[in-house]
Amino acid sequence: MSECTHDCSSCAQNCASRTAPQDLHEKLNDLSSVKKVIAVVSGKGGVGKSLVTSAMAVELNRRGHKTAILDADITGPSIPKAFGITERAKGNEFGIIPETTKTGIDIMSVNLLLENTTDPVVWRGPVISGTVKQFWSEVIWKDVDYMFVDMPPGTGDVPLTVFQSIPLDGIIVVASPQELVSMIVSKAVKMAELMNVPILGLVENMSYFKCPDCGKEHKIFGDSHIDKIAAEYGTRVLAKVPIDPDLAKSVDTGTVELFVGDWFENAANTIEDELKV
Ligand SMILES: Nc1ncnc2c1ncn2[C@@H]1O[C@H](COP(=O)(O)OP(=O)(O)OP(=O)(O)O)[C@@H](O)[C@H]1O
Repeated sequence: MSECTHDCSSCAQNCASRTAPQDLHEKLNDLSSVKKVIAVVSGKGGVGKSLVTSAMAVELNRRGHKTAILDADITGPSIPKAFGITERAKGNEFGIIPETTKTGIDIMSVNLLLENTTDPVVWRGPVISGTVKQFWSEVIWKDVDYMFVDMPPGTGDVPLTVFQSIPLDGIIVVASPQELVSMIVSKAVKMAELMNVPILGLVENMSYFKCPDCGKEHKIFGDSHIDKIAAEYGTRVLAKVPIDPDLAKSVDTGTVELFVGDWFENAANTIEDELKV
């Protein structure tokens, strides 16, 4: 038998090395320090995953924690836009330097590397997951308390590779009321179990619309089932976020750090309690 290279993909031997559980996590840059990593996932695109990721980083930053966002949504990167960042990331001999927002949140996204941010990223799965791995291992993440990872939507191959390569401490699932929430939560829970990462809870986005004139709440996308589903899967509801034109405007105009609202307070409390830094 030839000498073991520990690369099971090119070897047919059924030895102890193959059957032992393998740690596929990428190594962090030597100059980085990240205490807790939270992935934000959704069943499909457009349900507000980036908005929730941004708002959570802002909320915990407001509480005095150093926060960061790794934008792993390579084909739909919306984090730099939410924070109004247009500069390109720079690097030195030790690694890539993330861009820092006005209030001090560190960010890395493929949009900070593209020549033209409106260019589509038409990359195949392995290139996408390779980029995310580099965002973890080659970026210098300095003294981060909480890092939020804006995951690629869905539970397919790319999010799975991201799950495997970054050591996650918890997962937040974002869904909207009109989705097949039960199925999405079920898939996310199974994926989390497979990876041995706890689900911190569910966020229902676009939950209702509060009429600015009469104050009445309207369920635009129908009744919510999120409480029942959370109970069914033994998890909790972290937030019910309304459809809010001001919130949308803050994300779409690069001023998410200025958003006003208490919708993310409970979620931030839970993170502070569950993942102490
Ligand atoms: N609660 C909300 N109220 C109003 N607008 C919202 C809300 N949540 C999200 N939006 C708007 O919906 C759009 C999609 O949101 P966002 O980019 O956060 O979704 P996403 O799930 O990250 O999508 P993708 O996976 O395609 O990046 C944005 O223009 C955002 O401003």
